[in-house]
Amino acid sequence: MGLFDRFKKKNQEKAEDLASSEELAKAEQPALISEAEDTPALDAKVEVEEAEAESEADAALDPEEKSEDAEDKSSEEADQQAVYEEGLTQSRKGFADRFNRFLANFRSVDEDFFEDLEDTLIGADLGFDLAISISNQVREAVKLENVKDKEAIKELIVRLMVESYERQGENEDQSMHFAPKGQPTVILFVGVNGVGKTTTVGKMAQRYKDQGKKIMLAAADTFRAGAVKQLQEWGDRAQVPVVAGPEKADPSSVVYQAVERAKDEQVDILFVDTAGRLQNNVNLMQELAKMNRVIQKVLPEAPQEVLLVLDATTGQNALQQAKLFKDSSEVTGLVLTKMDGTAKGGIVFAIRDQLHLPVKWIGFGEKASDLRAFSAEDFVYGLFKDLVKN
Ligand SMILES: Nc1nc2c(ncn2[C@@H]2O[C@H](COP(=O)(O)OP(=O)(O)OP(=O)(O)O)[C@@H](O)[C@H]2O)c(=O)[nH]1
Repeated sequence: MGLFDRFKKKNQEKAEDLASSEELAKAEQPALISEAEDTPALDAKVEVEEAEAESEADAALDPEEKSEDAEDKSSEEADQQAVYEEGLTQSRKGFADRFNRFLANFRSVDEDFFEDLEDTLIGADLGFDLAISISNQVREAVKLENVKDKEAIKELIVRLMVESYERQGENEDQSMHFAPKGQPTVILFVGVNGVGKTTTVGKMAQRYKDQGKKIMLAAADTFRAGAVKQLQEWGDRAQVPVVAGPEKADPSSVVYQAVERAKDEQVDILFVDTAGRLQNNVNLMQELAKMNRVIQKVLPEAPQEVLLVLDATTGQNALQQAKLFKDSSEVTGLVLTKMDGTAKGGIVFAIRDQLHLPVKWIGFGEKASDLRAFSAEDFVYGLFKDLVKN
């Protein structure tokens, strides 16, 4: 089943769950009011209670079906979905407002319609190329499928966006890569200043520490005075060591020390926070290349990941930064931060369309638990759940 069909199915299931819990609440309410009398409403409540008791008894009789593992997994999934839904609130509203405004003017599918559609998609941060491509596909589909009413048009546009996302990432590897057991994995974080590198290093350190890994951090952002201190605070919080040099030290020398130490102390993962001056700064790219050489002197197979951190609130500008970094360093994946602070979730589609790099992580806030592995399903659901009717 494709991503869009899975989204539709989930949307439908959620709507049914909501309807049945509303029905249950309705059945309970009149019963409470007329508790003293032996009314049909009370009977309804008793029936519901009996049904609940029965299903509880069933569950107790069938322990295999309700194993603890399955419960843990489903509560983890529910938690993850809730974080996505909450973190995408602004983007979801932004998309819905934009689409509703666009469709409010809808009379017929004519040239004005396509112009408005393109503006709407560009406004949602899908980027020019993808907006035109979706608009052309809508043109074809409208002809072929004879789509006329507003709801069907809305659904068609969402379907085309989701399908284009899926198509672009056919061979994409979203998983994290690690060194063979017994050797440290090195993960380098790159990106311009202020995008959230240090914060992401801190969050990820906490996450892998909680999974029982031995973690070390390297403060190679020696450019900004506060960056080392900020990383040390995350290190203290997660109780993991931070390797730092003196102020304005050569970042590569800090990295060298850290890699040697990580190897000696049999660390599982070394996270390296780097400085992010302007993207057109040739020195920055040279510095990243130097760091790579220094790491490979000690660990020839490292770094296993070079994660480019992008700030979702900067929209198309993030895309331009990503192109520059991609051209001059071996980026293996993206971290999209501050997704909670944008009303234009379309940047994820633009990145997929233009870069062919996997988004591996997504940040929904400043707390350690706000960083999540990227899930296309949870993302699509969080973004479009209110837009497509069942
Ligand atoms: N709302 C929100 N804020 C975030 C997120 N990630 C990071 N931030 C905030 O963004 C600001 C910049 O984050 P940093 O981690 O310092 O950015 P940096 O890339 O290391 O910056 P430099 O050290 O200057 O290169 C901080 O105030 C963070 O708390 C996120 O997912 N959501």
